[in-house]
Amino acid sequence: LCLVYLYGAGGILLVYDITNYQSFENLEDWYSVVKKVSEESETQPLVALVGNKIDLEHMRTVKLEKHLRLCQENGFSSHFVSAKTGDSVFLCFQKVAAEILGIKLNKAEIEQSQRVVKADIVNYNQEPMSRTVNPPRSSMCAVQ
Ligand SMILES: Nc1nc2c(ncn2[C@@H]2O[C@H](COP(=O)(O)OP(=O)(O)OP(=O)(O)O)[C@@H](O)[C@H]2O)c(=O)[nH]1
Repeated sequence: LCLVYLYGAGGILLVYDITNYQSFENLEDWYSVVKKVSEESETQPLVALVGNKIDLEHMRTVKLEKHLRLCQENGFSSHFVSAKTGDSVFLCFQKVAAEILGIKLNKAEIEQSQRVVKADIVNYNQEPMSRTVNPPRSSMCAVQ
């Protein structure tokens, strides 16, 4: 069934889990299937390497260098996403589509595709005053 999707595809995403080294190693098999199908096709697909689960960066087992080397050796475009939080997912598809079409995305387009990361609101006023010499002026924090 997978061959049906691969044949004639303009772009192929090789997705692995950055916290699971085996999923990265498995890409070799997946890519050999891609190459086999591409041999029979007139047009060559754009291949993108996508590291998923960047929300679990602290549990990363696939080093960034490994990812980048694979991209360099095979001419893949490089992406990191989190399917869980949605981080960079749209951006990844937008970049791949732009690459296929030969369009260069401008800064505004790239920024628009990036989600605003909001930090939790902490109410410091509930903390005992004696603990802080200078109580914080603001109880809100948002990273944009
Ligand atoms: N933290 C985190 N968990 C994720 C992310 N993407 C997927 N998961 C979790 O990883 C597990 C596997 O996700 P699936 O969507 O089943 O992935 P799959 O590759 O289809 O896995 P199989 O069905 O086993 O082939 C689930 O528990 C998801 O919730 C992510 O970006 N971050």
